[in-house]
Amino acid sequence: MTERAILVIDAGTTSTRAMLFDPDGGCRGVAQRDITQHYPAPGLVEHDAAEIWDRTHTCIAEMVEAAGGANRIAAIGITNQRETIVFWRRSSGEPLARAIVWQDRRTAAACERLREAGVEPRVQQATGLVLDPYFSGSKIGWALSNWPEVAAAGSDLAVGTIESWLIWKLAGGRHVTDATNASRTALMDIGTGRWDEGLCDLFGAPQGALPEIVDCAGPIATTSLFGAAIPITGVAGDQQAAAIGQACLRPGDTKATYGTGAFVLTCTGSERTMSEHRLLATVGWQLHGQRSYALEGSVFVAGSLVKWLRDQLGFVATAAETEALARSVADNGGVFAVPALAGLGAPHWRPDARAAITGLSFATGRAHIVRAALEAMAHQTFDLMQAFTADGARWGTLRIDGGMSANDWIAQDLADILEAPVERPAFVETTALGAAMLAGVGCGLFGSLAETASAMRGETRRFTPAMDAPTRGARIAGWRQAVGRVLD
Ligand SMILES: Nc1ncnc2c1ncn2[C@@H]1O[C@H](COP(=O)(O)OP(=O)(O)O)[C@@H](O)[C@H]1O
Ligand SMILES: O=P(O)(O)OC[C@H](O)CO
Repeated sequence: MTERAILVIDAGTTSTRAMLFDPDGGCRGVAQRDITQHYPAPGLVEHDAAEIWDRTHTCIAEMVEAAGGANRIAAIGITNQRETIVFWRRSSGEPLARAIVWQDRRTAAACERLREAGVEPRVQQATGLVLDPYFSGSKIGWALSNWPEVAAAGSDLAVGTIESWLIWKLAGGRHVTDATNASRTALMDIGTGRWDEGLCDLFGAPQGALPEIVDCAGPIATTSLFGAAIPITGVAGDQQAAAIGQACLRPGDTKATYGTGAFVLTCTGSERTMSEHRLLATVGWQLHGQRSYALEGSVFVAGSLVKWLRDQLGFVATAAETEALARSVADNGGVFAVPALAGLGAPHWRPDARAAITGLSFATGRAHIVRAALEAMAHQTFDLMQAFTADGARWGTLRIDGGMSANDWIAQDLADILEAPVERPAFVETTALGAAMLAGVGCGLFGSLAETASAMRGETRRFTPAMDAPTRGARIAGWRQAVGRVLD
């Protein structure tokens, strides 16, 4: 019989999964279900929290069976889409409203009013974040002001991000969040690791409805829903988990995950930094009450652009087809895509910005537009690299992962435009691997994150820069002009 497995729950934006890992990092099985995206109006994105729980539960049950029963599972690790916020009743454990998703822009005006009132420096100082509808705090305030069921719940109201909701359901009413997820709410002081009363008041988020903030590894909760008790011993937001899965454990280590959005994190160590260039300071992980920090650049549209080309425009039948199309033309034919379909994130932070495809002519074909869309990944990452460098966080090798990183053309284009080596692990599900690593530390299978990284991480492939300087220069100049138009 094989060793006991680690079960990982990866509750992402578009799908939820359960995966089984062996202690050597081998992935033994995956169960996956899609999550319905609700778009009630332009700029609004909602999820059904009951659906997230039901589908996650189904995936877990499948993997418990595949493992040979709950007693064949040593521990559970949870990782999740961050910032998305759930409202439920403590008494019944039922959602009170739809979950407001991280991509939702409904609080743009409220954030703008707070900026005009001059409170952004206060928010940034305490939370490391900027004032943007992306983060949970303003979404909580909005729900309390606009959804009567939520406001009327009073002391029966529980609020939490997705991992908090799942732990509540798994562990029969345990209301906790880990420090990485809490650091994305704009309500936690990342220096102290505690909820900040002033910020809760500022955003209209009732502190009594919030979960207890705990470490990312350790005896976090226990579930007894699958036949025998299984401890939940690792929890982190998906981007922090990916950084751990990529072994970004020392200051300067950097990863970029290309999924629905693109998220770059550089480990900055135990000293919290403040960005001077509109990047985010965030908690990388918290162990034994000690926090390690990261600098983050969040890009809202990455793989979702390819999905849009596929589903809305019908340009490709599959996401993978974009690679052959990009290779089928010598260059972008003067076309640039600025994928501000959900506003622009770091380093611009313009929720009002709208997307553009520039440089179209009668010579433009479908392949040029697809190529321009893929090139936008390197362009957006280049903007981030400049902001990180200006903040003193120089990237060495960029470690990439996420569904979109499977595209070799994108990986090479990143190396070319960044003029830096890009490394991709053979196993690109680093988010899940990072949660497995945390759970492995939390259940005592490993003594430290460094130890689990050497035990669980596999092979990598390297892409080195090969583009000539004039071509690269023209690409960067073309992008600057296109993004400038969108910002104007
Ligand atoms: N070969 C590919 N080339 C380009 N884009 C891809 C490719 N494979 C997947 N994608 C894009 O990557 C995204 C899926 O990545 P994934 O990491 O699963 O996303 P998430 O975790 O955010 O749901 C989709 O938006 C898809 O369009
Ligand atoms: O679901 P993903 O992988 O696109 O990640 C979403 C991020 O956590 C949002 O901050």
